[in-house]
Amino acid sequence: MESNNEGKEREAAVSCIDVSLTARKKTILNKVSFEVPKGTITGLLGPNGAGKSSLLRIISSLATASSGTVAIFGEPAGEAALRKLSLLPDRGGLPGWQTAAQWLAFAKGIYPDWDQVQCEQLTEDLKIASHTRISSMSRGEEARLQLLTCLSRTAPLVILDEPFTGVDMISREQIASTVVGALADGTRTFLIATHDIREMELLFDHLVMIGNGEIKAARKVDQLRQQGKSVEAFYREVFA
Ligand SMILES: Nc1ncnc2c1ncn2[C@@H]1O[C@H](COP(=O)(O)OP(=O)(O)OP(=O)(O)O)[C@@H](O)[C@H]1O
Repeated sequence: MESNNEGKEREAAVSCIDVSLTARKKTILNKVSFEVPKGTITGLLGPNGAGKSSLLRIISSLATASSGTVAIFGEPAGEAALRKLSLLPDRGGLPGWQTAAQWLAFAKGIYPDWDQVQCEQLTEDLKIASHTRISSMSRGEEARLQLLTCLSRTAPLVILDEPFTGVDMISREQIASTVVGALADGTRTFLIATHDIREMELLFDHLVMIGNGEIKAARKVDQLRQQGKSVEAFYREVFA
């Protein structure tokens, strides 16, 4: 019994084994294997077209791999695992005809793990204009609302696909440090695909590098720092 519990403690939040994806005869992911350790903020980094969004869609069960397996907290990905993860997709359509407040009231109704206190706090932190219609928001404002929706849930795994698209530089830094930092107390796991390495550098504690649909490297950030390397320097080393 005790050893089972110990096993659960060590369980990865996400585990991918030999995940491949082929679409229209093109190999998008080629035998991708990696783990996202529980309680970490893991960065999924790689150039445009590397396969990050495709991989996150498979992990989130929005797409099916051609072969390979994905486990979420030790259970096969799929419908049952959906309640354990909160996803911010790369191209998400929020209902443009609603105001932010109307959308958030709707989201509260559909997500059983909605945390209204957190939602109200984040509405303030992310400076969401509750009475603005979504269709009249700027790209950055809509991105903040999407982030708010995702982070107002208490799911133990948060998957963010390019959360800062369209968000200005100062706001990116503020959001990265205050919001994600405050929520990442080690009880939740974050898997974040982003090109904003500088803003996220201090938050990441684990990295997975993907290029051309293949895993190029996986490292603990502590390990890099001990070698005197920044995340940015390591990224250049892998991809330049
Ligand atoms: N349904 C599809 N059919 C064919 N090719 C696809 C399909 N979906 C994605 N691709 C291709 O797969 C590759 C990986 O795309 P993906 O969006 O996963 O990359 P990414 O790493 O998220 O890129 P970016 O950083 O630009 O967002 C790209 O070359 C893309 O054109």
